[in-house]
Amino acid sequence: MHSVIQSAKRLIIKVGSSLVTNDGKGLDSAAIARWAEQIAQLRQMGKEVVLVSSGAVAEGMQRLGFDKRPTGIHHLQACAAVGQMGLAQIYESSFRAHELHSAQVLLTHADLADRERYLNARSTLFTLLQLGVIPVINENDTVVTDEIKFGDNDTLGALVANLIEADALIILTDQPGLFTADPRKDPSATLITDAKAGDPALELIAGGTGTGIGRGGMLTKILAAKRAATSGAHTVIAWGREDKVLTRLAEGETIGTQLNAQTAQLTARKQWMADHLQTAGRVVLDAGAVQKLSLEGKSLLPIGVVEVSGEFGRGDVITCTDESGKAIARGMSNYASSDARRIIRHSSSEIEAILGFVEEPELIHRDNLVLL
Ligand SMILES: Nc1ncnc2c1ncn2[C@@H]1O[C@H](COP(=O)(O)OP(=O)(O)O)[C@@H](O)[C@H]1O
Ligand SMILES: N[C@@H](CCC(=O)OP(=O)(O)O)C(=O)O
Repeated sequence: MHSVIQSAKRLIIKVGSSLVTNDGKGLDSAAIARWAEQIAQLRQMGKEVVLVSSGAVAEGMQRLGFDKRPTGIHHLQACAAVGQMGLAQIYESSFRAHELHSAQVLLTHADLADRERYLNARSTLFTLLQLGVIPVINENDTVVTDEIKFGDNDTLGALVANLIEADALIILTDQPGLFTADPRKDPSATLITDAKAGDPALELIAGGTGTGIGRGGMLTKILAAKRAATSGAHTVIAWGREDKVLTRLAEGETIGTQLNAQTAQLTARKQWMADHLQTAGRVVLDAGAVQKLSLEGKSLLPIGVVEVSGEFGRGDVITCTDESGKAIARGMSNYASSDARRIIRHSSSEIEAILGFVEEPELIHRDNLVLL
Protein backbone atom coordinates (compact mmCIF):
# COMPACT_ATOMS: atom_id res chain seq x y z
CA MET A 1 0.00 0.00 0.00
CA HIS A 2 1.20 3.49 -0.86
CA SER A 3 0.37 6.57 1.13
CA VAL A 4 -2.43 8.61 -0.48
CA ILE A 5 -0.23 11.64 0.12
CA GLN A 6 2.06 10.59 -2.72
CA SER A 7 -0.50 11.36 -5.41
CA ALA A 8 -2.18 14.26 -3.56
CA LYS A 9 -1.61 17.54 -5.33
CA ARG A 10 -3.25 19.87 -2.82
CA LEU A 11 -2.82 19.20 0.88
CA ILE A 12 -4.04 20.57 4.19
CA ILE A 13 -1.66 19.95 7.10
CA LYS A 14 -3.08 20.49 10.60
CA VAL A 15 -0.77 20.70 13.60
CA GLY A 16 -2.18 20.43 17.13
CA SER A 17 -1.52 22.66 20.15
CA SER A 18 0.59 20.24 22.14
CA LEU A 19 2.95 19.73 19.22
CA VAL A 20 3.32 23.39 18.34
CA THR A 21 3.83 24.54 21.91
CA ASN A 22 5.99 21.69 23.18
CA ASP A 23 3.24 20.54 25.57
CA GLY A 24 2.52 24.12 26.60
CA LYS A 25 6.13 24.95 27.45
CA GLY A 26 6.42 27.55 24.68
CA LEU A 27 6.57 27.49 20.88
CA ASP A 28 8.71 24.60 19.68
CA SER A 29 10.75 26.52 17.13
CA ALA A 30 12.89 23.50 16.19
CA ALA A 31 9.83 21.36 15.37
CA ILE A 32 8.20 24.22 13.44
CA ALA A 33 11.44 24.75 11.47
CA ARG A 34 11.47 21.04 10.56
CA TRP A 35 7.87 21.15 9.27
CA ALA A 36 8.63 24.34 7.32
CA GLU A 37 11.64 22.66 5.71
CA GLN A 38 9.54 19.64 4.75
CA ILE A 39 6.72 21.84 3.44
CA ALA A 40 9.27 23.66 1.27
CA GLN A 41 10.30 20.24 -0.10
CA LEU A 42 6.65 19.35 -0.72
CA ARG A 43 6.28 22.53 -2.75
CA GLN A 44 9.31 21.54 -4.79
CA MET A 45 7.60 18.21 -5.45
CA GLY A 46 4.77 20.24 -7.02
CA LYS A 47 2.31 20.04 -4.12
CA GLU A 48 0.23 22.95 -2.85
CA VAL A 49 0.14 23.16 0.94
CA VAL A 50 -2.15 24.96 3.37
CA LEU A 51 -1.25 24.80 7.04
CA VAL A 52 -3.84 24.87 9.82
CA SER A 53 -2.09 25.57 13.09
CA SER A 54 -3.47 25.50 16.62
CA GLY A 55 -1.50 26.69 19.61
CA ALA A 56 -2.60 30.31 20.01
CA VAL A 57 -4.34 29.76 23.36
CA ALA A 58 -1.55 27.55 24.72
CA GLU A 59 1.14 30.02 23.66
CA GLY A 60 -0.81 33.02 24.94
CA MET A 61 -1.26 31.31 28.32
CA GLN A 62 2.46 30.79 28.53
CA ARG A 63 3.24 34.38 27.54
CA LEU A 64 0.74 35.83 30.01
CA GLY A 65 1.86 33.55 32.84
CA PHE A 66 -1.27 31.41 33.27
CA ASP A 67 -0.17 28.04 34.56
CA LYS A 68 -3.52 26.46 33.91
CA ARG A 69 -6.11 27.06 31.22
CA PRO A 70 -8.30 30.00 32.32
CA THR A 71 -11.99 29.18 32.59
CA GLY A 72 -13.28 32.60 31.51
CA ILE A 73 -14.03 32.68 27.80
CA HIS A 74 -12.75 36.23 27.38
CA HIS A 75 -9.49 35.30 29.07
CA LEU A 76 -9.14 32.44 26.61
CA GLN A 77 -9.84 34.83 23.75
CA ALA A 78 -7.22 37.23 25.12
CA CYS A 79 -4.72 34.37 25.33
CA ALA A 80 -5.48 33.39 21.74
CA ALA A 81 -4.92 36.97 20.54
CA VAL A 82 -1.56 37.17 22.33
CA GLY A 83 -0.44 33.69 21.27
CA GLN A 84 -1.39 34.25 17.64
CA MET A 85 1.33 36.94 17.42
CA GLY A 86 3.88 34.30 18.35
CA LEU A 87 2.50 31.81 15.85
CA ALA A 88 2.52 34.34 13.01
CA GLN A 89 6.06 35.42 13.86
CA ILE A 90 7.51 31.94 14.06
CA TYR A 91 5.85 30.65 10.88
CA GLU A 92 6.87 33.77 8.99
CA SER A 93 10.54 33.39 9.93
CA SER A 94 10.57 29.60 9.49
CA PHE A 95 9.17 29.80 5.96
CA ARG A 96 11.32 32.80 5.09
CA ALA A 97 14.39 30.63 5.78
CA HIS A 98 13.25 28.65 2.71
CA GLU A 99 12.43 31.76 0.68
CA LEU A 100 8.72 31.15 1.04
CA HIS A 101 6.14 33.75 1.96
CA SER A 102 3.47 32.80 4.48
CA ALA A 103 0.08 34.43 5.05
CA GLN A 104 -2.09 34.61 8.14
CA VAL A 105 -5.73 33.62 7.57
CA LEU A 106 -8.12 33.67 10.54
CA LEU A 107 -11.47 32.01 9.93
CA THR A 108 -14.55 30.90 11.84
CA HIS A 109 -16.91 28.06 11.05
CA ALA A 110 -19.61 30.69 10.48
CA ASP A 111 -17.47 32.31 7.76
CA LEU A 112 -17.50 29.05 5.86
CA ALA A 113 -21.24 28.55 6.33
CA ASP A 114 -21.93 31.92 4.69
CA ARG A 115 -21.94 31.47 0.91
CA GLU A 116 -20.39 34.77 0.04
CA ARG A 117 -17.64 34.57 2.65
CA TYR A 118 -17.07 30.97 1.64
CA LEU A 119 -16.39 31.97 -1.96
CA ASN A 120 -14.25 34.91 -0.89
CA ALA A 121 -12.12 32.75 1.40
CA ARG A 122 -11.83 30.18 -1.39
CA SER A 123 -10.72 32.71 -3.97
CA THR A 124 -8.18 34.27 -1.59
CA LEU A 125 -6.69 30.88 -0.71
CA PHE A 126 -6.45 29.88 -4.37
CA THR A 127 -4.76 33.18 -5.16
CA LEU A 128 -2.26 32.71 -2.32
CA LEU A 129 -1.45 29.21 -3.59
CA GLN A 130 -1.01 30.48 -7.15
CA LEU A 131 1.40 33.08 -5.80
CA GLY A 132 3.41 30.33 -4.10
CA VAL A 133 2.52 31.53 -0.58
CA ILE A 134 1.89 29.14 2.35
CA PRO A 135 -1.41 30.11 4.03
CA VAL A 136 -1.33 29.53 7.80
CA ILE A 137 -4.89 29.23 9.12
CA ASN A 138 -6.28 29.37 12.64
CA GLU A 139 -9.68 30.06 14.15
CA ASN A 140 -10.50 33.73 14.60
CA ASP A 141 -10.94 33.29 18.36
CA THR A 142 -11.58 36.99 19.06
CA VAL A 143 -15.01 36.95 17.45
CA VAL A 144 -16.38 33.54 18.41
CA THR A 145 -16.82 31.74 21.68
CA ASP A 146 -18.24 28.31 20.83
CA GLU A 147 -15.15 27.24 19.00
CA ILE A 148 -12.79 28.25 21.77
CA LYS A 149 -14.83 26.16 24.21
CA PHE A 150 -14.57 23.06 22.06
CA GLY A 151 -11.30 24.20 20.47
CA ASP A 152 -11.69 22.31 17.33
CA ASN A 153 -9.15 22.95 14.63
CA ASP A 154 -9.55 19.39 13.36
CA THR A 155 -12.97 20.39 12.04
CA LEU A 156 -11.56 23.64 10.69
CA GLY A 157 -8.93 21.60 8.80
CA ALA A 158 -11.68 19.47 7.25
CA LEU A 159 -13.79 22.53 6.36
CA VAL A 160 -10.79 24.05 4.63
CA ALA A 161 -10.19 20.75 2.80
CA ASN A 162 -13.80 20.97 1.54
CA LEU A 163 -13.40 24.67 0.76
CA ILE A 164 -10.43 24.33 -1.57
CA GLU A 165 -11.08 20.74 -2.69
CA ALA A 166 -7.87 19.40 -1.21
CA ASP A 167 -6.87 15.87 -2.12
CA ALA A 168 -5.80 15.06 1.41
CA LEU A 169 -5.76 16.25 5.01
CA ILE A 170 -2.78 15.38 7.22
CA ILE A 171 -3.48 15.73 10.94
CA LEU A 172 -0.26 15.81 12.94
CA THR A 173 -0.75 15.05 16.61
CA ASP A 174 1.05 13.75 19.72
CA GLN A 175 0.24 10.07 19.06
CA PRO A 176 1.41 7.81 16.21
CA GLY A 177 -2.16 7.67 14.90
CA LEU A 178 -5.53 6.25 15.82
CA PHE A 179 -5.36 3.33 18.24
CA THR A 180 -7.97 0.70 19.08
CA ALA A 181 -8.39 2.61 22.39
CA ASP A 182 -6.81 5.71 23.97
CA PRO A 183 -3.18 4.55 24.37
CA ARG A 184 -2.75 6.79 27.41
CA LYS A 185 -5.37 4.75 29.22
CA ASP A 186 -5.02 1.32 27.63
CA PRO A 187 -1.44 0.14 27.07
CA SER A 188 -2.64 -2.86 25.06
CA ALA A 189 -4.17 -0.60 22.39
CA THR A 190 -2.78 -1.10 18.87
CA LEU A 191 -2.38 1.26 15.92
CA ILE A 192 -5.01 1.15 13.15
CA THR A 193 -3.05 1.62 9.93
CA ASP A 194 -5.96 2.13 7.58
CA ALA A 195 -9.74 2.29 7.54
CA LYS A 196 -12.64 3.83 5.66
CA ALA A 197 -13.25 7.50 6.49
CA GLY A 198 -16.74 7.73 7.97
CA ASP A 199 -16.81 4.15 9.31
CA PRO A 200 -19.06 4.52 12.41
CA ALA A 201 -17.02 1.89 14.30
CA LEU A 202 -14.13 4.39 14.47
CA GLU A 203 -16.18 6.87 16.48
CA LEU A 204 -16.59 4.33 19.26
CA ILE A 205 -12.86 3.85 19.85
CA ALA A 206 -11.91 7.50 19.74
CA GLY A 207 -11.76 9.11 23.14
CA GLY A 208 -11.35 12.70 24.25
CA THR A 209 -8.09 14.53 24.65
CA GLY A 210 -5.45 13.00 26.87
CA THR A 211 -3.62 16.26 27.55
CA GLY A 212 -4.59 19.50 29.27
CA ILE A 213 -3.43 21.37 26.18
CA GLY A 214 -5.17 19.96 23.11
CA ARG A 215 -8.94 20.19 23.01
CA GLY A 216 -10.45 17.90 20.46
CA GLY A 217 -8.95 14.47 21.16
CA MET A 218 -9.25 11.67 18.60
CA LEU A 219 -13.01 11.92 18.09
CA THR A 220 -12.77 15.32 16.39
CA LYS A 221 -10.05 13.88 14.11
CA ILE A 222 -12.28 10.95 13.11
CA LEU A 223 -15.19 13.32 12.45
CA ALA A 224 -12.88 15.63 10.51
CA ALA A 225 -11.84 12.70 8.29
CA LYS A 226 -15.52 11.91 7.69
CA ARG A 227 -16.20 15.51 6.74
CA ALA A 228 -13.10 15.80 4.52
CA ALA A 229 -14.22 12.63 2.72
CA THR A 230 -17.47 14.28 1.64
CA SER A 231 -15.44 16.31 -0.85
CA GLY A 232 -13.25 13.33 -1.71
CA ALA A 233 -10.24 14.14 0.53
CA HIS A 234 -8.37 11.31 2.27
CA THR A 235 -7.02 11.84 5.82
CA VAL A 236 -3.79 10.69 7.45
CA ILE A 237 -3.33 10.99 11.23
CA ALA A 238 0.33 10.79 12.26
CA TRP A 239 2.79 11.75 14.98
CA GLY A 240 4.16 15.23 14.32
CA ARG A 241 7.60 14.44 15.74
CA GLU A 242 8.14 11.40 13.55
CA ASP A 243 11.37 12.00 11.61
CA LYS A 244 10.63 13.66 8.20
CA VAL A 245 7.01 12.60 8.52
CA LEU A 246 5.71 14.89 5.75
CA THR A 247 8.31 14.15 3.11
CA ARG A 248 8.20 10.43 3.80
CA LEU A 249 4.41 10.44 3.38
CA ALA A 250 4.82 12.41 0.15
CA GLU A 251 7.27 9.80 -1.10
CA GLY A 252 4.56 7.17 -0.59
CA GLU A 253 5.55 5.64 2.76
CA THR A 254 2.60 4.68 4.94
CA ILE A 255 2.88 6.26 8.40
CA GLY A 256 0.21 6.50 11.10
CA THR A 257 -3.46 5.96 10.25
CA GLN A 258 -4.84 6.45 6.76
CA LEU A 259 -8.59 7.08 6.50
CA ASN A 260 -9.68 6.65 2.91
CA ALA A 261 -12.43 8.69 1.25
CA GLN A 262 -14.82 6.50 -0.68
CA THR A 263 -16.01 9.01 -3.28
CA ALA A 264 -13.85 10.65 -5.93
CA GLN A 265 -13.33 14.35 -5.43
CA LEU A 266 -15.13 15.91 -8.36
CA THR A 267 -17.94 13.36 -8.12
CA ALA A 268 -18.55 14.36 -4.49
CA ARG A 269 -18.77 18.06 -5.36
CA LYS A 270 -20.98 17.51 -8.37
CA GLN A 271 -23.23 15.18 -6.42
CA TRP A 272 -23.75 17.94 -3.89
CA MET A 273 -24.82 20.32 -6.66
CA ALA A 274 -26.99 17.73 -8.36
CA ASP A 275 -28.78 17.17 -5.03
CA HIS A 276 -29.43 20.89 -4.74
CA LEU A 277 -33.00 20.88 -6.00
CA GLN A 278 -33.96 24.29 -4.72
CA THR A 279 -32.13 26.77 -6.88
CA ALA A 280 -32.30 30.50 -6.31
CA GLY A 281 -32.52 31.65 -9.91
CA ARG A 282 -31.98 30.77 -13.53
CA VAL A 283 -29.99 31.92 -16.51
CA VAL A 284 -30.91 31.35 -20.15
CA LEU A 285 -28.00 30.36 -22.41
CA ASP A 286 -27.63 30.97 -26.14
CA ALA A 287 -27.03 27.99 -28.41
CA GLY A 288 -23.25 28.50 -28.44
CA ALA A 289 -23.02 28.42 -24.65
CA VAL A 290 -25.24 25.32 -24.48
CA GLN A 291 -22.82 23.62 -26.86
CA LYS A 292 -19.76 24.70 -24.81
CA LEU A 293 -21.25 23.36 -21.57
CA SER A 294 -22.96 20.21 -22.80
CA LEU A 295 -20.55 18.98 -25.43
CA GLU A 296 -17.20 20.54 -24.57
CA GLY A 297 -17.37 20.56 -20.74
CA LYS A 298 -16.46 24.28 -20.59
CA SER A 299 -17.25 26.96 -18.00
CA LEU A 300 -20.17 29.35 -18.47
CA LEU A 301 -18.99 32.81 -19.51
CA PRO A 302 -21.26 35.88 -19.20
CA ILE A 303 -21.17 36.41 -22.98
CA GLY A 304 -23.22 33.26 -23.57
CA VAL A 305 -26.09 34.28 -21.26
CA VAL A 306 -29.14 36.05 -22.70
CA GLU A 307 -31.33 36.39 -19.61
CA VAL A 308 -31.15 36.24 -15.81
CA SER A 309 -34.21 35.58 -13.66
CA GLY A 310 -34.71 35.44 -9.90
CA GLU A 311 -32.68 36.98 -7.10
CA PHE A 312 -29.53 35.19 -6.03
CA GLY A 313 -26.26 35.96 -4.29
CA ARG A 314 -22.67 35.10 -5.16
CA GLY A 315 -22.25 31.41 -4.36
CA ASP A 316 -25.91 30.45 -4.80
CA VAL A 317 -26.72 27.45 -6.94
CA ILE A 318 -28.66 28.44 -10.08
CA THR A 319 -30.20 26.56 -13.01
CA CYS A 320 -28.99 26.99 -16.59
CA THR A 321 -31.55 26.49 -19.34
CA ASP A 322 -31.47 26.63 -23.13
CA GLU A 323 -33.63 29.14 -25.01
CA SER A 324 -36.59 26.74 -25.03
CA GLY A 325 -36.54 26.67 -21.20
CA LYS A 326 -35.11 23.16 -20.87
CA ALA A 327 -32.80 22.83 -17.85
CA ILE A 328 -29.36 21.66 -18.94
CA ALA A 329 -27.08 22.35 -15.96
CA ARG A 330 -26.90 23.55 -12.37
CA GLY A 331 -24.01 25.44 -10.85
CA MET A 332 -22.68 27.90 -8.31
CA SER A 333 -22.77 31.50 -9.53
CA ASN A 334 -19.69 33.68 -9.09
CA TYR A 335 -21.86 36.80 -9.31
CA ALA A 336 -25.03 37.98 -7.56
CA SER A 337 -28.08 38.33 -9.85
CA SER A 338 -27.86 42.13 -9.84
CA ASP A 339 -24.28 42.00 -11.13
CA ALA A 340 -24.97 39.08 -13.47
CA ARG A 341 -27.72 41.10 -15.21
CA ARG A 342 -25.18 43.82 -15.98
CA ILE A 343 -22.44 41.60 -17.41
CA ILE A 344 -24.42 39.12 -19.52
CA ARG A 345 -23.88 39.37 -23.29
CA HIS A 346 -20.49 40.94 -22.53
CA SER A 347 -17.04 39.44 -22.83
CA SER A 348 -15.19 38.69 -19.60
CA SER A 349 -12.59 41.36 -20.35
CA GLU A 350 -15.34 43.99 -19.98
CA ILE A 351 -16.44 42.90 -16.48
CA GLU A 352 -14.14 45.30 -14.68
CA ALA A 353 -15.26 48.30 -16.74
CA ILE A 354 -18.92 47.44 -16.10
CA LEU A 355 -18.85 46.47 -12.41
CA GLY A 356 -15.65 48.12 -11.22
CA PHE A 357 -14.31 44.76 -9.99
CA VAL A 358 -13.81 41.21 -11.23
CA GLU A 359 -14.66 38.18 -9.08
CA GLU A 360 -13.82 35.60 -11.77
CA PRO A 361 -13.91 35.65 -15.59
CA GLU A 362 -16.60 32.93 -15.58
CA LEU A 363 -20.20 33.30 -14.42
CA ILE A 364 -20.01 29.62 -13.36
CA HIS A 365 -16.71 27.74 -13.34
CA ARG A 366 -16.85 24.23 -14.84
CA ASP A 367 -15.75 22.67 -11.52
CA ASN A 368 -18.86 24.23 -9.96
CA LEU A 369 -21.18 23.06 -12.72
CA VAL A 370 -23.09 19.82 -13.09
CA LEU A 371 -24.85 18.81 -16.31
CA LEU A 372 -28.37 17.48 -15.94
N1 LIG B 1 -8.27 5.79 20.06
C1 LIG B 1 -7.34 6.73 20.30
N2 LIG B 1 -6.14 6.67 19.65
C2 LIG B 1 -5.19 7.61 19.86
N3 LIG B 1 -5.33 8.65 20.71
C3 LIG B 1 -6.49 8.79 21.39
C4 LIG B 1 -7.56 7.83 21.20
N4 LIG B 1 -8.60 8.22 21.97
C5 LIG B 1 -8.21 9.37 22.60
N5 LIG B 1 -6.96 9.72 22.26
C6 LIG B 1 -6.26 10.89 22.81
O1 LIG B 1 -6.26 11.97 21.85
C7 LIG B 1 -5.10 12.79 22.08
C8 LIG B 1 -4.83 13.67 20.88
O2 LIG B 1 -5.82 14.68 20.85
P1 LIG B 1 -5.49 16.21 21.26
O3 LIG B 1 -4.86 16.21 22.62
O4 LIG B 1 -6.71 17.00 21.07
O5 LIG B 1 -4.36 16.55 20.21
P2 LIG B 1 -4.11 17.79 19.24
O6 LIG B 1 -3.65 18.91 20.10
O7 LIG B 1 -3.01 17.25 18.35
O8 LIG B 1 -5.38 18.08 18.49
C9 LIG B 1 -4.03 11.75 22.37
O9 LIG B 1 -2.96 12.27 23.09
C10 LIG B 1 -4.78 10.64 23.12
O10 LIG B 1 -4.63 10.71 24.51
N1 LIG C 1 -7.67 28.37 17.94
C1 LIG C 1 -7.25 27.51 19.02
C2 LIG C 1 -7.46 26.07 18.58
C3 LIG C 1 -7.38 25.07 19.67
C4 LIG C 1 -7.42 23.64 19.16
O1 LIG C 1 -8.22 23.25 18.31
O2 LIG C 1 -6.48 22.83 19.59
P1 LIG C 1 -6.09 21.37 19.07
O3 LIG C 1 -7.12 20.40 19.59
O4 LIG C 1 -4.77 21.18 19.68
O5 LIG C 1 -6.02 21.41 17.59
C5 LIG C 1 -5.78 27.80 19.32
O6 LIG C 1 -5.01 28.16 18.43
O7 LIG C 1 -5.42 27.67 20.49
